[in-house]
Amino acid sequence: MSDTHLEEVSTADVDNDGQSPPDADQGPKKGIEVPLGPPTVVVQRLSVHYRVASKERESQDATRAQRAARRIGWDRTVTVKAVDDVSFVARAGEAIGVVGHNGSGKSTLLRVMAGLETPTKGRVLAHSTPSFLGVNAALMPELSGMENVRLGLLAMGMTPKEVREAIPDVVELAGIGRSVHLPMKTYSSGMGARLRFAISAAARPEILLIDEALATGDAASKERSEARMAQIREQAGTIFLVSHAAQTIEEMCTRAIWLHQGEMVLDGPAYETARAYRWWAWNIAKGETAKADVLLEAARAQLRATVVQPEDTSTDQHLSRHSSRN
Ligand SMILES: Nc1ncnc2c1ncn2[C@@H]1O[C@H](COP(=O)(O)OP(=O)(O)OP(=O)(O)O)[C@@H](O)[C@H]1O
Repeated sequence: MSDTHLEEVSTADVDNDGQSPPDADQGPKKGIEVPLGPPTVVVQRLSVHYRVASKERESQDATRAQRAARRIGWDRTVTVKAVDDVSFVARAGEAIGVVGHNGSGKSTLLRVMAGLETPTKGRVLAHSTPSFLGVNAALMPELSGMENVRLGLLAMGMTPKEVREAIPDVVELAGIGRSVHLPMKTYSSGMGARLRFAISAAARPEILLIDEALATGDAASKERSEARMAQIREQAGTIFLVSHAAQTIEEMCTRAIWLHQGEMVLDGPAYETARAYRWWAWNIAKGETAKADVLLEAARAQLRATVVQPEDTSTDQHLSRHSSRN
């Protein structure tokens, strides 16, 4: 990315996914800096492609065979490249944000890293099993928040004694007050998300994957979540955080990866990457597609200039194959 672009980015500020106009410049921010430890996750040339039936009408140049197949009821299939040839190395002490427009592959990347999905190509090596906190984490809507906390902690392998000791901390981190005694089905999505984050963070996993849980919440709960994330990183953990809110990534992460239609277009310091993404998203929202294309290409060029292929690192002997397809 050129210097000119960086200057432009630092003077423009947009809310979340580029849906609001830029605010005034708030001056340069530094982002979070931490000493880095050894690799905890290595993602090598990872692709997840889905074959899906499409009801879309054939184009003019559909072959006769395609038209005939359609007449006898066979649907046309298309390939969706949810994640396409993505590689990176994550280290202890990093909090890595994953940004990108709807459908850019963020959740799919996390699901594969969690071992919930098998990649079409490539592999994920991890030092220990990542703990996945998704928006749809299986909590029981009929049970109260507190009952879900107990079940969730037990399900993560804690003993009943550990659960009892952890509960006050989880409840405080969730920051939902007395609502913790109400059924979860009565919670707002933000309350549910914060409870899930609190449960998952209580296990103090070495690798924590968080999907869209922290974008909501008031200033106090955001601060508590940030403090907990810092704690996990200090204990030599690695966090991945998917969020549409680029600002959340800037505030909570050390590094960010920008995915676009399954492709990794930028990987760098959280502040710069999230800013670059926000600037692109703002142009998309304004219909400035030519400008957005230039920004996307600039990001790709910067990635090409800085990328270190995971194959180049000789540091993964201590990692086990977590998810793979060669
Ligand atoms: N099981 C599936 N079968 C077919 N296509 C899928 C499946 N899961 C995801 N996709 C497609 O893969 C692409 C990436 O989806 P994914 O949910 O990873 O994106 P995302 O960046 O997390 O999106 P969002 O920000 O909207 O949550 C999308 O085009 C989506 O439609």
